[in-house]
Amino acid sequence: MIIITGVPDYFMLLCCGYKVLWYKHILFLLLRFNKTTMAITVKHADELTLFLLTEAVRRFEVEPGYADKILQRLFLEKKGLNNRDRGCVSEMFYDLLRNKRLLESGMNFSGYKPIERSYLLASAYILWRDIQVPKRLELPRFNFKAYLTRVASNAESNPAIRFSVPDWLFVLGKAELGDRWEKELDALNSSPLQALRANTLKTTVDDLQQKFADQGINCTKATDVANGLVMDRKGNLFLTHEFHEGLFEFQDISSQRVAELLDPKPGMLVMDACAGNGGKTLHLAALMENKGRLVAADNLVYKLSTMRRRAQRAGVLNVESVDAAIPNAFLPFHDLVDRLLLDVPCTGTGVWRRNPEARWLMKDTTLENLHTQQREIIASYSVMVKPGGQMVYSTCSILPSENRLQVEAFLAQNSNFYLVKEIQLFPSETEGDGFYMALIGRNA
Ligand SMILES: C[S@@+](CC[C@H](N)C(=O)[O-])C[C@H]1O[C@@H](n2cnc3c(N)ncnc32)[C@H](O)[C@@H]1O
Repeated sequence: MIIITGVPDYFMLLCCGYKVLWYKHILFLLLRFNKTTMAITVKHADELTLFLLTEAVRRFEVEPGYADKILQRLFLEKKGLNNRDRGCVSEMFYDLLRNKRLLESGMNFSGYKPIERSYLLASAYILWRDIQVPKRLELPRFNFKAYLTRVASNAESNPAIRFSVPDWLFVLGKAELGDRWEKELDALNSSPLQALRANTLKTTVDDLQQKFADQGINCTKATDVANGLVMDRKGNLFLTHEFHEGLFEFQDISSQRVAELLDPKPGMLVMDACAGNGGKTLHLAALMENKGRLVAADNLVYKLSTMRRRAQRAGVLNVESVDAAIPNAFLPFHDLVDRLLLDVPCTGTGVWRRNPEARWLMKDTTLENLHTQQREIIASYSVMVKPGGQMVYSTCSILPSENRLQVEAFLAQNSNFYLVKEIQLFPSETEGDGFYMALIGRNA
């Protein structure tokens, strides 16, 4: 049933002449540009933010990809946006992606062009969330009450629609987690907290909290980790002096527990074998107080460049990088590493709050490929742990097949290793992301 009965003039303007509209907005934005660093919880949207939301949705539909990259490119192209607009569009886009299937379930898009579909979806989202728009802004005229009834009834009859995930993924999670799956999906569909880690190479968590408080930015000390702060409200802290000086890193609270569990000491030889952009590498360096040798490896060297840039800002002096794709790159480290971190590639099911698009990017073959990668990584890198040394295997997944079952399989085949401690953090039970980490020791 087609429920849209009209397409407003503004929509035609979006399709045909949005550049004109855009230049008008640039002028408008230049006039009201301000330096506010804290963002908002969206209650109001205007022409510009609805236009940007529509465009972000369109780009995602045309070429599904990472939400942050889509927004980054969009914001780069549409110069002159202020933090409030960026924050507002980001929040709406992420929230829409979290509820995409549910929102679409009440609509019939047949006969509409991609840009029209995106506009309709963005408008339905605005109405569904009861976000206020200026009276002058015409949203599509459709029977919203009937739409909501359809959405509610679809949600009631199909939990995969209710939690906005593909059917196959709902079935997979149910098989792995049983009744817990729905509870976790519910938690994963909420908005994440903004957390950071005070960089103890340059400051203390108390000093950083005070510096923020002096600027009217309020945050609370995290309870489960030593140096975490949870912001009272989301904001663009990239613009702060403290960020430029490397006094903190954006890092989820659960993620901060990984390096703490590995517990590297100053002077040790420590390896972060799947370092990526270095989120946990920098934490390891801070725990090592810049003393000892820290080796960061990844098979994608561009990520290591980002890691090095971040390390410089954070005042990390003891990190060296290794291209994991080079054959025999790790031979010199066999049996020598005191502490090894294996933060392996995974489905990221624990971080769907932060990356809501992941559920739409996964394929039914993804999990199987990841299992193989995880098995190979743990088997090939564990040989570097020295006798008496320790390693942490971690994922940001909540699926046992990527976590406990991988560790059990490894231990069953390697009697010289033993499980010291295992932590599974579920999104429904923590203030941070869903994470798994196992501390594994090698016999002396
Ligand atoms: C979960 S991410 C790591 C995130 C990172 N530790 C952080 O905290 O930001 C997994 C990383 O493993 C890398 N990777 C995949 N296979 C690898 C391999 N065989 N050796 C080393 N790194 C690998 C991927 O490129 C990816 O950057």
